[in-house]
This record gives sequence, C-alpha cells and structure tokens, in this order.
Amino acid sequence: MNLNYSVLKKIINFKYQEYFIEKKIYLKYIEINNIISNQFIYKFNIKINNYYIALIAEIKKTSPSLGLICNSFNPINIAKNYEKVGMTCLSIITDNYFFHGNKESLFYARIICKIPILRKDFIINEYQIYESKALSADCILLIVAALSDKKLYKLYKIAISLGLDVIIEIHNLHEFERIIKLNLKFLGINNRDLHTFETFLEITNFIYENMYKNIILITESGIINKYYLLSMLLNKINIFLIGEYFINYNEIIKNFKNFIN
Ligand SMILES: O=C(O)c1ccccc1NCC(=O)[C@H](O)[C@H](O)COP(=O)(O)O
Repeated sequence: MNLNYSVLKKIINFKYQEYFIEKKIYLKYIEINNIISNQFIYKFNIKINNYYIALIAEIKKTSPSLGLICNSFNPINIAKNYEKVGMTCLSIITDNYFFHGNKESLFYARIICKIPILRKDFIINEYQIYESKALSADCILLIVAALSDKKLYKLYKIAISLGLDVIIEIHNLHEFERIIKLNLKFLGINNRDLHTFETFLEITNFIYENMYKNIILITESGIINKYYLLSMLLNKINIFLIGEYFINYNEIIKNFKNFIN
C-alpha cells in the first residue's frame, strides 16, 4: 500500500478519526436491516448483455479536485431525475468532510428510487460495511490504493456475506496484481490518480489491453463528453461511472439526452 503524501492519504487518515467517534451512532439501524440486495451488478449486467451501455450516475456536491461542482445541490431531486432519464444505477458520495455528501441522502434516495445505489465512500473498516447495509446501499466501493491486501480481502468477504455487491477500484496494473486472487468478474478502473488528481482516460484502455479479457471493466472519472465515451466503446468498455459531467448542469435531463444522442 503506497500512501505517500496525497489527498487520498489525508482522506484515509481522517476516516480513521471519524469512525473512531461515529461507531456507536448507527448501531441501532445496523441491527434492524437484513435486506439482501445484490441488484447493482445484476442491473448493469443486463444492460451490457443486451448490447446497451450502462451508466452509473454519481451524485456529488464538491470534490477535492474540482471544488464546488453543484451550487443548488439537492441530492434527492437529482436522484429522482437520474432515475427518470434512465440511468442504470446511482453512485452517491456519502463522505461529508471532503465531498459535502451525507449518509442521509443515500438513505432517502433509496426510499424514493428503484434503481440500485452504490455507496461511494472511503471504506476502511468492517463497521462501515454494516453501516452501508443499514443505509440500504446495494453496493460499496473498495479502493485498492487505500487498503492493505489483508484488509481488502477481509472487507470484501464481509460485504459479500451481507449480500452487498462490491466494486473493487484500481488505477494501475500493480494494483490489479494485488487483487487477482479474488477472481473478480467486474473491476472499476479509476482514470484519476487519487494521489495527484491527474486524470487520463488512457488508463482504462491501457489496463484493458494488459489484462485478462474475461473481466468486465467499469471506467470511472474524467468522462466529460460523448467522444470520450465512444473511444472507450471501441475497446469494448461499456460501463461508465460519471459524476461531474452529469451533475455540472442543472438541466440534467437535457444534458443526458445530448450525451446519449
Ligand atoms: O474526484 C476527486 O477529487 C477525488 C479525490 C480523492 C478521492 C476520490 C476522488 N473522486 C472520486 C471519484 O472517483 C470520482 O468522483 C468519480 O469517479 C466520478 O468522476 P467524474 O466523472 O470525473 O466526476
């Protein structure tokens, strides 16, 4: 695990403090939620098996790399709109300190939306996985760059045992080698280096060209126009996680139609 001085390191350090304090707060919820979901991967699997693209639309107000993205941020309305225009799944950032997201948004979006939801946060302990379940997330993200092998494997197993889907996220081939043993069917590739914020879409294409072809890739970050998307489609990458581009405009529906057309 390489956590040299970087934003990711700051976030992870902060998470250790945050969860030291928060652990008791959600305990009540955690005891009452036993719903098995497993809908997230299923949904985008259906899309790509039928030769559609699958879009995971991310809801975030700010980010360390971009600052404020959305002025009049209403995550529940955005979630409703995204569902209405036909997004495959939602990704809701619940980190508060760095992204100004919150857990309640996910909880309420889950009540009003039928499409599956990824809880996007920096998961570093077992407790957060139970918490994700309690919030009714369908899927969690595990960032390889933020976890030791031992912890990554442990958290992955716990999440699967609770009926959560998991997207494991890598940024380079070294991280890919660290997760080979998990025998994954799906893998998230973040085009953004979370230490430096440099974003290159070629990262996904490069990893695709240098790995087994039986793993389906989800490309994440930096997709800000349809030409980027088309270039990825040529490489048979057809699951996209898109935040800034969709959220940046208030006219989400118009924007989405432009994007698809
Ligand atoms: O985006 C950041 O600034 C960031 C910083 C540190 C850790 C994670 C970060 N982003 C999370 C993401 O991966 C993106 O929000 C997601 O892939 C969507 O990216 P985009 O379409 O470029 O908004």
